[in-house]
Parts: sequence; structure tokens; C-alpha cells
Amino acid sequence: MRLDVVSIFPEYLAALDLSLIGKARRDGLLELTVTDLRNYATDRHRTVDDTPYGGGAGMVMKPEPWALALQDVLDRGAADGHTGGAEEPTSPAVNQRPVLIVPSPAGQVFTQEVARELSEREHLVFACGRYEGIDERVIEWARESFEVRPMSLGDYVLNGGEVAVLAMVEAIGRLVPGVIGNPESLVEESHSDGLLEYPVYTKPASWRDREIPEVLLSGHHGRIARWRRDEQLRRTARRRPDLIEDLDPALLDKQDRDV
Ligand SMILES: Nc1nc2cc(Br)ccc2s1
Repeated sequence: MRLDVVSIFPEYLAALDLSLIGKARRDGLLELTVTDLRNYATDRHRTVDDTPYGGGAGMVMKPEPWALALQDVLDRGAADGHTGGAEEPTSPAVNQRPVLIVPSPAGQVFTQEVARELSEREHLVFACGRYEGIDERVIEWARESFEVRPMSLGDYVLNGGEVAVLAMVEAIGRLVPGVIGNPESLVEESHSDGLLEYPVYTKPASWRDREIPEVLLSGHHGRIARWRRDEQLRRTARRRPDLIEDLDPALLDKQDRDV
């Protein structure tokens, strides 16, 4: 998978050199490039923002630097055979257009399901807005060459898209085969089956007069699995009843209904 991030604060993305994502980049599983938008400014002051038409507080990101930066990202991707536009017909995966993900409080909510969908795409491009946002004509222009996905992490406002991109790249990147050493650990985590994860414990069995649930010491795998599923349902009903409402009933077995 190829990932491109365009930002006026490229150093914000340095965290993507660390840990599992950093190792996946070094192992060639993820190809990630961070591009400084200011390199595409068209004046000697490297200006990337200006006052909003119609008035109002704050500044808006100018369209031309964005179009030049995103076109360069497209050209580099096509040159490396990562995106559609190849002359000869290739596999559908390669022919998919790159996805332009624009972090925005006005975007679709980013979920584990969206992360999984995006982890199967060939080329993801993240546009980090700042100020009051990016001139809307950039989004319209980009639709000619990208699948454009405005994306929100939740109902709160950041100062820019970089923090959201860090979260999304981690959530997406860890789902790419080979990035997580043991794929089993992806199976029983929160949201993988529509429910929150069960509580976990490790040694010592008794800690500051607090014991662990006895069933976990029983060695009875069936009872342990049942306890864990019950805890998932209880925790989800308590903390995220909205997830229970959305749950596909087919995912609930008879015993689930008795919890
Ligand atoms: N929740 C979010 N807030 C923001 C603010 C800006 Br400015 C750019 C992107 C995002 S995503």
C-alpha cells in the first residue's frame, strides 16, 4: 500500500517513523511519503492561505498550492504503477483510483469498518487542512482523479488534520497483512465483531487485594469464551448502547440474547 500525506507541518507526521508503522515502512509493507504543501506555494513568501470570500474570521487554504501538490502526488503514484491511468489493462486493484482522504469535522465518521475498507485500497492520499479549511474548489477539482472522502474522527474540532491522519494511518496500516506480527490479535479487539472488547488481566492473580475473575483460572475454554462474550455484551450495553442497536442480530447467538 502507498500512502501520501500533504501538510504544512510535515514534522507532525514524524511519529509514523516509529513502532509498527515505522517497521512496516522499513519492511516495504507500507510506502509512506510526507509532502510539504509550502513547496508548492507560487510566491516567494510561500503563502498557502488567504482571507475568506464573504468575510468571517480566520484564513482559508489557497487552491493552487493544493492542486499542484496533489497533481505531483498523482504523477509520482502513476510513475510507480500504484494508481489507475496505467496504459495497459492491469488488475482491478491497481486500476482503482487513489482515495483522497480529507480530515474534516464535516466528514463521514471514521470507524473500524472504514479502516478495514481503506486498508484494502492501493493508494491513499491524506490532505491535512489547517486554518478554516481548504478552498472547496480543490475538493471539486480532485474528484476528477481521486475518490474523495471527507473523514471525521468524531464530533470535536482540532487545529488541523495532522492528528487525525496519525490516528487513521495507524488504524488502517495495522490492518495491512504482515504489519501486525500475529493477525490473531486483530480478531478479538474492540469493534472487530461490532462489540467492545472484554476486560483483560495478567499476573499476579491477586494484586492489592483485588482478585481476577475465577473463570479465567478454570482452564475451561468454553466457559472462558462464554464469560468473555458476556463481558463484551455487558460493557457494550453499558458504554455504547448505540452499537447494540446497530448490531446485526445474526451476530448474536441464543445465549447472547439471555445476557
Ligand atoms: N475533527 C477535526 N477537526 C479538524 C480541523 C481542521 Br482545521 C482540519 C481537519 C480537522 S478534523
